[in-house]
Amino acid sequence: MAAAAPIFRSSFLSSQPLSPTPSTAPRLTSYSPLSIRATATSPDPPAAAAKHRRPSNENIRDEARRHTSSHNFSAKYVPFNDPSSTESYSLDEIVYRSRSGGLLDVQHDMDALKKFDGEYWRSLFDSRVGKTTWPYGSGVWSKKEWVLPEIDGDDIVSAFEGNSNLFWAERFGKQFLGMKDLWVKHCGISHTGSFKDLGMTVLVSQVNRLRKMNRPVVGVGCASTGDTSAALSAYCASAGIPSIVFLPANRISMAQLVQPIANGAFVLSIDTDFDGCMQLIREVTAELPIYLANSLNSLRLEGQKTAAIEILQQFDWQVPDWVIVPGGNLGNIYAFYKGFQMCKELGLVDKIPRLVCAQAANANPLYLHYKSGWKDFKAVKAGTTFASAIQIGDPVSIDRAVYALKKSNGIVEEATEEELMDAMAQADSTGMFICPHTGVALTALFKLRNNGIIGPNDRTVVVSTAHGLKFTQSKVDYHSNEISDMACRFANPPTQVKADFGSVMDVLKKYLLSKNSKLH
Ligand SMILES: Cc1ncc(COP(=O)(O)O)c(C=O)c1O
Ligand SMILES: N[C@@H](CCOP(=O)(O)O)C(=O)O
Repeated sequence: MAAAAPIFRSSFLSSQPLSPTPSTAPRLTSYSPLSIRATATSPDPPAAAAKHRRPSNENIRDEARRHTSSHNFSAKYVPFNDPSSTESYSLDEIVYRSRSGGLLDVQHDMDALKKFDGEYWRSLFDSRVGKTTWPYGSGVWSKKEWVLPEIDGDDIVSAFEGNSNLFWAERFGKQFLGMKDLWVKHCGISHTGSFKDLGMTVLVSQVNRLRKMNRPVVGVGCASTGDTSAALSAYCASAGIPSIVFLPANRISMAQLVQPIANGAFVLSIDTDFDGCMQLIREVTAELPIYLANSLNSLRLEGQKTAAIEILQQFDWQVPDWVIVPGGNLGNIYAFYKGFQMCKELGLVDKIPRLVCAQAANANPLYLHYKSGWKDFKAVKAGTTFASAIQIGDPVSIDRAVYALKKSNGIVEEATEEELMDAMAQADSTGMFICPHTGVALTALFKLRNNGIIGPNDRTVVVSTAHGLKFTQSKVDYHSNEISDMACRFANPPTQVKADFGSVMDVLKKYLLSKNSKLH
């Protein structure tokens, strides 16, 4: 055992401020590097702690280089959900599909990871939260051994993404749903304002490595409804790698459009929908040395799965009952499943939550498939939806999503335009500022609460996938009552008032009276 164990050098560990305190010290086993850590990191007096500060002529990457660790963890591409297959590829190969044309999955050497018990992994991950140590200050790279174990820290491109807020939606839960334990995992509070950063740091880091290995990658490209393109262009710009984005013309928000433009991407605005752009980028990346950055590329999901691990970590490794995720191209629902399942398999938790995937009714191929009892899948022509980032009719990860939902006893729900916009307005009225996709997820929650499937005391997490500030036009339309065939029940339009004291007093008194009938 001892020979196979990873060796985190004691000098590195002693530079890590978070050592296990006696009360929380993990179980020490003969093979565990924590036995080194426990000795090497016993509380230092302040003067000794200062001794470990990095020299002023060194940056955090240099510092990490001095502290490299050796281990036996590895990962490779294998055909998705085909345990009998012997086909596999190194992550350093440029491959997106299996020989039969199916999806790929990143498979970790679970036997190597299992040499360490759940307590070890929990303590290791917990010890890295909130630090500025390269690259572990990132919520994604704090789980590096489970993400891209073999990449050199030098090749990593990171904005210290992840570690996103998981907050208690107290008033919304109580007022609208009669729930006590409702939480929102706000993946939109992130570098480029969506969960895509989690996957993109991994993909662009691997591209950085490939380019250093002189692999033929001139640029990185994606089709996008606005968030993947924002993340891709930001991470590529940070690494000095050209990025190319295919956007469906007039179908993404202005805030999303300006992101890749500002980051110097080559932006193609194409007169088709997302599915058309996706088809084109697949054809183009088969011909040109452009690396494909959509979630068809399973590397992305390795980063995105860390949001699930983070949820467990934030609940101190207690498992919520439900996790609700809005779905479009359907990579994320599988990423969540994979993160939860790895935590179970490696002994960090003993079960996984039930997953709910929520779709816009105007772009609902997964919902229709679910309702048909998972009979043959049919792509749809996606209609316009305020949840524009999930306006997708032919999701590339349909097989992954079905797998995740079946394995998690999951449910698929849908939201009409009116439902999702009302849910968004209701959430905003309790102090949130969510995106319409999160409105789709909240609609699913309303429906599952109303039919009693989700109980009042069920611990439930709604995944908020993007920042509301990217989608202000939809809120402006709603609150201006400017949406045809929509009652906009929760609209809160501004009151026009003349610039004189009397008029202002009149409207204010009327308002205050409506809020407090005791004021006469
Ligand atoms: C804001 C937002 N929410 C949800 C999704 C859906 O994620 P997925 O495509 O992985 O299903 C996307 C992208 O598709 C998105 O940009
Ligand atoms: N919402 C996505 C759609 C593409 O999804 P991906 O995860 O396959 O890149 C976007 O923002 O482009």
